[in-house]
Amino acid sequence: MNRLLIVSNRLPISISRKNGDIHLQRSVGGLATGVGSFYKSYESLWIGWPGINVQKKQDDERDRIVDVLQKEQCHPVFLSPYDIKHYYDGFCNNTLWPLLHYFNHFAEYNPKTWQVYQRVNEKFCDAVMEVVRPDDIIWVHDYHLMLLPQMLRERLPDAEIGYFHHIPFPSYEVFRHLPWRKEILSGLLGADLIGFHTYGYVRHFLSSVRRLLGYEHSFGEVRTGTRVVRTDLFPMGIDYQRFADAAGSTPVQKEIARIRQMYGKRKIILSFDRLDYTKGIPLRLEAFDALLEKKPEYRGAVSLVLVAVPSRTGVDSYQALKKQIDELVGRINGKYGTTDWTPVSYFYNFLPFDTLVAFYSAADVALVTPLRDGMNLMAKEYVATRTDGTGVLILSEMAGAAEELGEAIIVNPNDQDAVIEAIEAALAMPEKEQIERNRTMQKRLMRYDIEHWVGDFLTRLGDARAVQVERSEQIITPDIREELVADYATGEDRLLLLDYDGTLVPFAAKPQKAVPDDATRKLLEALSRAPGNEVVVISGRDRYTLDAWFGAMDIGLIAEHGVWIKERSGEWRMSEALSDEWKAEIYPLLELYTDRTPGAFIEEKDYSLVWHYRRTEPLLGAQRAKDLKDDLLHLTSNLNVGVMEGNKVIEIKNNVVNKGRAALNWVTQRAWDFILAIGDDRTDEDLFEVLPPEAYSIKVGLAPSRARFNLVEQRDVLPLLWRCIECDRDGVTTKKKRQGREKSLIESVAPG
Ligand SMILES: O=P(O)(O)OC[C@H]1O[C@H](O[C@H]2O[C@H](CO)[C@@H](O)[C@H](O)[C@H]2O)[C@H](O)[C@@H](O)[C@@H]1O
Ligand SMILES: O=c1ccn([C@@H]2O[C@H](COP(=O)(O)OP(=O)(O)O)[C@@H](O)[C@H]2O)c(=O)[nH]1
Repeated sequence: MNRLLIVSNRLPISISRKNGDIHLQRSVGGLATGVGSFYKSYESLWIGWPGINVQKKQDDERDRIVDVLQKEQCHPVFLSPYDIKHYYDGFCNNTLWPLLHYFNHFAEYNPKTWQVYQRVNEKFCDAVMEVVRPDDIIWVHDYHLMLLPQMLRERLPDAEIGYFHHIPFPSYEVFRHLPWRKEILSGLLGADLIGFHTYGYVRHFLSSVRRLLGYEHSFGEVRTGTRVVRTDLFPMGIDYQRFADAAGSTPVQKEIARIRQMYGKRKIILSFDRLDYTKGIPLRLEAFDALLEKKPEYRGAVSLVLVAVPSRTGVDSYQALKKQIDELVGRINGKYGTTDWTPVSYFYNFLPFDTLVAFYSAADVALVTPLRDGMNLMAKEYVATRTDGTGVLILSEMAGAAEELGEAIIVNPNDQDAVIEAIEAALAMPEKEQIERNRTMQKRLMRYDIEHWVGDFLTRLGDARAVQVERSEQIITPDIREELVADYATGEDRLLLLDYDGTLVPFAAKPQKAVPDDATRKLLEALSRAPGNEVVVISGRDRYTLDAWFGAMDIGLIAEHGVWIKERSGEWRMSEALSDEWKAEIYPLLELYTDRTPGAFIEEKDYSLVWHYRRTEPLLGAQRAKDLKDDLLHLTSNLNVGVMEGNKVIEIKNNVVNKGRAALNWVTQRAWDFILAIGDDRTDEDLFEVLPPEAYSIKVGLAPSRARFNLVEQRDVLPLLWRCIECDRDGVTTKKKRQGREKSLIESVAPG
């Protein structure tokens, strides 16, 4: 495998100063511990913040840190106190973190922190550029770096870039609060693959992309117009064996014995998290308080071991939470505590690995009730350490982990009665049942462990890149473009079949707004005047509109997707004898759908009806279009009409006509020595199908097509056609053309 570059805000190793020397320690948090447990088994380099402030002037110290970290396969990004204040404490943890965890009332929208967030993302981008080698796989992690994938894409267009989002992605209704929501989404779409912990987060992300950026998706694949980006769920696993093995090790066993001795026969309920308002610690304490209040028999019989790990202490809301927890613990202990029993044993500390495993192993019950949590690895770690199968996990349904750990007691953390009931059920659960539940979860966690998770993500990332490459193989390269232009210039009988909407002009919210601008008119005039050219605009528009726009030009026209044909200086004629009687039967159904779908409208043409939904709420429009199609299929089963899906339209028209059949009227006229057809949607596929194999057929956009080539965007169409015109006028090509003609003349008269 190629080298892996991992990029995250925090390195798995944090640096601090101790007695004037540099001290290394493992970082806290699921990302650092989870990803941190595997990266050294790969040829990899981890780029991130080492957790220490080193002044720019302190070059020596910086160099020392770089050296020390290099041995750990890490590369530092130094952040100043200003960056930490506005980027980390500010935009990351005072805007994105609360908003994405549905704490939108905590979220601050400050243009200054947003500015610093952008700048720090650029700093990370520069750091990657310093070390990146060709063929490196780049894996960006988490909400601190949501702009980075696109920044990297701009500098490394062909790189394999993945992004994993470790925290929830909320519903569009929440995400839309963010003033910079579009920038954030566009930043992520620079990746080839975007991973989330749960299907819910994937759905929410896709829905925001569709609503805010207007990009459609199918089967988790987003088409941005220029790229295809895959999304998928990858529930993060843990280093299962490490936890299971540690539980049986001598130092941990000693530690377990010490803890058990401290609590005697009392049952231990473990509450263990980073001190974060998303973890629901105060509600948990209140539930414990209520349990002791309502059921005095538990007093003296259970102890709540509350471990809160210091986190983001520079952010006000975290400081306020610390105070609240201190007070709550004091209140409960004051209320029920006795000389030989403290209801809540409170530790405000980071625990080293062995102590952490000992606490998991010693606890009879783990009470994990976050209000929102991307995954929650600690719930999984608790289950992994229970090697004898005993122990009960109470898990909040709001944690990503709940989707995989269904055998735990699942609770709504806001429902105090349910939490109390869960605690009672856990304390009373027979050992046999505990073992059954844990064994099932253990099997699952053992299978999809951290190694599997990484392997799975990287394999899918490779696939996503391959799709990207495959789709871009048909994109017109500069060489093909020049070949096309040269063939145009040497051609004497040239047929140009050009679709209108989405090809010659971009889409507008209202179809009547998409009128041809000056540039399009000038181009069509220039093309139509060039000797040897036959230009045909092929459109789904009605003939009156096309006449108004192009009637005065010396070009052919096809209207209503092939119903009407007008040759140069000719009159409109129908391509086939058609009936429009069916319209009366279908119109009421379209009206019904229009009334129920704000923003939708009906367009009536001579021999077709179109239901437009571009201006509707995207999900509603797509759903209604699907339902309408089903209804139409029933209604039209004995009418000679077909239902066709275009770009945000459902079109009902006579079955016999299409753009391809109409275009044959020109294609078969003579032996053209150059044919060019350009179109962007489903209806143009019929056109591409009737062309001879040597014709240049071009699809605008990256969707799969029968066309030979793709142009990435609509705005690439006009420059390509202008280039043809210019080269035709240009002496060099004209000379080539003359030489070509002379050569064929010589060949035709030469004997033999
Ligand atoms: O780096 P910090 O600001 O100290 O915060 C610690 C980490 O917290 C978050 O962890 C998340 O990732 C876990 C693994 O995927 C997941 O289980 C948990 O639910 C998340 O909250 C954060 O996403 C990390 O970036 C932080 O490093
Ligand atoms: O004192 C501590 C507390 C936590 N952790 C680790 O920090 C991670 C916390 O991850 P989780 O997904 O549960 O939540 P996060 O803190 O990332 O939101 C887990 O792997 C723990 O093993 C640790 O090593 N020592």
